[in-house]
Amino acid sequence: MRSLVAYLSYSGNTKEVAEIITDQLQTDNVTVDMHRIGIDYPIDASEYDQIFLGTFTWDMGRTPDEVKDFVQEVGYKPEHVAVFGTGDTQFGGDTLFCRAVDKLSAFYHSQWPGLKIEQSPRGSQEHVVEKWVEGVLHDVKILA
Ligand SMILES: Cc1cc2nc3c(=O)[nH]c(=O)nc-3n(C[C@H](O)[C@H](O)[C@H](O)COP(=O)(O)O)c2cc1C
Repeated sequence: MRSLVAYLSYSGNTKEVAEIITDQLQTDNVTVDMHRIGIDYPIDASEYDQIFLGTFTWDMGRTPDEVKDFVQEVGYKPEHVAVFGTGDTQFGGDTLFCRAVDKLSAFYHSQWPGLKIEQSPRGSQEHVVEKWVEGVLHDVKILA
């Protein structure tokens, strides 16, 4: 199985989640490519069995432009997209918290609940990321 972990991160929180996801996939013998949105060369989504897409949320619940560009670059809606992200409840409370995750999950008709992490996952939230990845992998293996 080959997975892509594509993410956008300015201050490092979403990158940390992407790294935890990548480590976990590798532990499970999944071949993983990491893709820094807006930095790395465009990818061919059809080469992947599973795509993990990560973003932060900003500007009153908005999805960053770089992520929108990535979505356009991919050019179609791959079947197995799981969305993760970081946010901060201080910016608008629960309503706006990680809204970009909800929007992308809906756009891709994702079969998994989006993973939402409050700022940095390091410390108390690492196990939440790991459990989420386990759930996604379990389903992907059944579907494969
Ligand atoms: C100007 C600004 C607006 C933000 N707006 C939101 C928001 O609407 N919802 C949210 O959940 N987080 C919001 N955040 C918090 C970021 O999403 C959060 O800090 C995130 O972890 C940053 O990700 P990064 O470290 O990967 O860049 C905002 C942060 C900034 C600086």
